[in-house]
Amino acid sequence: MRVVVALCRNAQGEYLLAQRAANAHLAGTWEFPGGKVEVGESDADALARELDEELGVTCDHMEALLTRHFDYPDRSITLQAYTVLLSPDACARVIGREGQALQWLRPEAMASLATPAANAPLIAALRWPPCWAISPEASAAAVLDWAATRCQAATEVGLVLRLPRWPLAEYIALAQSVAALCQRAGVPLLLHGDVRVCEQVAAAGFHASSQQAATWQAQGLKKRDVLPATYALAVAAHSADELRCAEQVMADWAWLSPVQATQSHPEANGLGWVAWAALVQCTSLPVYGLGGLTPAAVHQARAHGGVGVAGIRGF
Ligand SMILES: Nc1nc2c([nH]c(=O)n2[C@@H]2O[C@H](COP(=O)(O)OP(=O)(O)OP(=O)(O)O)[C@@H](O)[C@H]2O)c(=O)[nH]1
Repeated sequence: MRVVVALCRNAQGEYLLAQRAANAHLAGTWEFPGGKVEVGESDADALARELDEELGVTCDHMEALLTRHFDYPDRSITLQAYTVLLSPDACARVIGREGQALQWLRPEAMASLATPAANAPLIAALRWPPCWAISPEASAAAVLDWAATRCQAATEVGLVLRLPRWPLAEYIALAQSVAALCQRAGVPLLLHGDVRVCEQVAAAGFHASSQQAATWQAQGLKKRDVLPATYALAVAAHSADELRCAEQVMADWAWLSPVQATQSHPEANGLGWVAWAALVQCTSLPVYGLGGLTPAAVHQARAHGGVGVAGIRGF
């Protein structure tokens, strides 16, 4: 079943959510407006029809965001999300024409609502940048320069401070400086390495290795047991088992690699986008592609069920 949904944005950066009817599939959850594409309909026709039926608005401009296949116990859907910018006039005219409750919400506030499981990657794509730049292994001055350059760039990017060979105290000192730069620029920063760094540095989240996640899973630990409450958890995965592990520790998303062979791991063959997309289907988590990619691959990742891409070189 093909389903199109509109991520309707207002001038305040909030998105429109509607509550599903009490007798519907996923009753009571807060969904994006939209519905099934009928036979013979294009996505644009279906979305225009649904927006008119459900909200009483027309949509002038829609942009494909991402496609994700998702298996519910009783049905499989291919969810195609479009971003739709609504004018202040259109926002004022929006009404729940089917009696559904509506609310405008920023993406970061959506975590506290019951939402359809298939929507997690969509919400992640609204909340987090499409590209994550992972730090090169370099001197402190060079890493600071790397961070400052990316904080000044106009592109939407998040930073991952990955310096596996650095002693803890030195990593913390540098991370504090990078976090200050990121905070001023509104750029999210993920820490890496020893999870104790999260107690000392104000960052957006933590990037865990697949081994760290496996250790937590074996100990029955979840994200809430290992990270401060405000931290996001991103877990590296290379297989369906590791994706399951990321889900069990309650990661916010997974990095799935390698999409292509890379300079840093020349021994590992790339999965290629088709095999990568098949693995993405094994999980309900949002997934970023990693390995031999550049920021230009965001569209490919999003066409294959991903949220975006990450990498060292080229980001
Ligand atoms: N509209 C909508 N449907 C979603 C979202 N996320 C999600 O998993 N779905 C699922 O996609 C499927 C199609 O949605 P729908 O029931 O709204 O479609 P529709 O309006 O054409 O249905 P109807 O005419 O049978 O009421 C449902 O199984 C629904 O649970 C979402 O954000 N918005």
